[in-house]
Amino acid sequence: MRWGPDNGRNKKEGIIELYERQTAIRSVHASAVPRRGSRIGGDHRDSHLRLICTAALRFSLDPSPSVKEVDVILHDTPFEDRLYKEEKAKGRRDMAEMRAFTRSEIKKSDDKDKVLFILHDKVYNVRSFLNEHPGGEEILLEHKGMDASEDFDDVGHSKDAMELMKTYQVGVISDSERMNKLPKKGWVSKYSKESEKNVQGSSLPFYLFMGGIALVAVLFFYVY
Ligand code: HEM
Repeated sequence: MRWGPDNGRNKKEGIIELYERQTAIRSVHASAVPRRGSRIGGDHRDSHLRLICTAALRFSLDPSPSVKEVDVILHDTPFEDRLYKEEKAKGRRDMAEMRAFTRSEIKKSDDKDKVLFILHDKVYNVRSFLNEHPGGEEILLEHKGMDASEDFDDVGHSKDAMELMKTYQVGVISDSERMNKLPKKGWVSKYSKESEKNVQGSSLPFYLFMGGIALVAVLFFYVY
């Protein structure tokens, strides 16, 4: 069954369910990253959360959605906007708002359905990502309840990884406990440095070849 805005389902129930089934929801969303240029209003964080909502609703109706179907829903932005406004008007929690946690809350959290840690004043629940993490699940579990910023920086993560991280963010650290430390340099740029290196590496033979031609041309000019 394909879920869409016109099939007569009660969409509001789906939205409420979002908060109760965050883990499942986020796993659906993981492969359905918003696309550049899609018509989603609001700031990035805002729209990101709304996309998660829609994917969640789909998930609750059918336990095996295909990513393609979720994609269709993601692009149905006017409907999403309407839903979002309805929820807001009812005084429900703003879906774009991130919950504020204290550091000790994260440390003490013994909820088996959550694997929470802190990265640069943001709180992540990677429970549904454990099996998918390219660096392995162990390292994520080892950092449960901790501030993993330093280790995370030391490893270095690509741009894609950082885009993916947004999917698992469930909150922020409360104002008074924030470190306000920017991610280490290189954390963001590692990926681009690597691609720069690749580009430079691949163009070197070309420049040598062009230099050779120029040299031959100069010699030719002087000899004849
Ligand atoms: C939401 C949080 C996280 C996400 C989405 C994430 C995602 C990823 C991704 C996509 C990769 C593949 C390489 C890349 O594209 O950069 C990766 C590798 C890795 N990650 Fe994470 N990661 C997260 C948190 C962490 C944390 C907290 C640690 C702890 C230090 C960690 C340690 C590693 C390691 C060791 C690798 C393997 C690096 C390698 O083989 O070169 N990750 N992660």
